[in-house]
Amino acid sequence: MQHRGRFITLEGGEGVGKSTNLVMVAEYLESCGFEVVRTREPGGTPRAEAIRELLLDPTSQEPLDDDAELLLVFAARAQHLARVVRPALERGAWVVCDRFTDATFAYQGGGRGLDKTRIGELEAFVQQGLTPDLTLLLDMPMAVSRRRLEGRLDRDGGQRDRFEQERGDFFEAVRDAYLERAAAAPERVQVINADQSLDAVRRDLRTVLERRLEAWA
Ligand SMILES: Nc1ncnc2c1ncn2[C@@H]1O[C@H](COP(=O)(O)OP(=O)(O)OP(=O)(O)O)[C@@H](O)[C@H]1O
Ligand SMILES: Cc1cn([C@H]2C[C@H](O)[C@@H](COP(=O)(O)O)O2)c(=O)[nH]c1=O
Repeated sequence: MQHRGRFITLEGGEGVGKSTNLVMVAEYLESCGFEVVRTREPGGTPRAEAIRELLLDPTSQEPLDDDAELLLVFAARAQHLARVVRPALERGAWVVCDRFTDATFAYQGGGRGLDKTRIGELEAFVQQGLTPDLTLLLDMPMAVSRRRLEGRLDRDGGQRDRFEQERGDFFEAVRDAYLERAAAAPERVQVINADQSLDAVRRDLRTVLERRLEAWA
């Protein structure tokens, strides 16, 4: 079904500033008069958040099989799309989502090395043609984003989740896969240099949003 709202996703590796900037993106769109639904993946509904717990839990002694991980990601996505994203878009709201299927291509495809054709098949099955209208990809060298993440973990006293415990080469592969996605869909995926001050990142995001709103008007 054709929807009336717009679907915007924020993407990037760990600690690049997605959550920080999602607030600004949502507030800017609200200031333009749109109803905005802020959400995230994996998660966004109680059951999808329960799947997120399974995916991120670093304490289980039982290793999670890579295919099981992929299917859990898409199970959470199916629930999130059915309960939150599609209803919002159909009533004309704008959905701003912290991560979506580009993350699956980056983490399960790039990081884990799973077959991207198979990921594309699951994408087609679960999404039935629904894709983001705009993706803001925050990109920066992995070493810098890791330092930011460590700063946040030190301040929050948080424990690294199952993905955050991965090694450097996993995150290099994630970044490469994200950039590959951007190169394949340059109109949808706008790459933002995240390795600059928060003010500069916000300025760049705002420029992209203003241009896109003009084009969609
Ligand atoms: N441009 C910036 N310059 C300096 N620090 C920043 C910048 N953007 C975000 N930060 C800080 O970096 C840390 C990580 O940011 P944030 O939590 O928004 O990243 P994230 O991409 O959502 O991380 P995750 O992938 O873990 O969800 C936070 O402490 C945040 O305050
Ligand atoms: C959507 C999605 C997410 N992931 C991973 C990426 C992150 O490490 C975690 C989510 O935590 P964050 O707070 O957003 O950083 O999940 C993934 O591997 N595949 C996906 O499709």
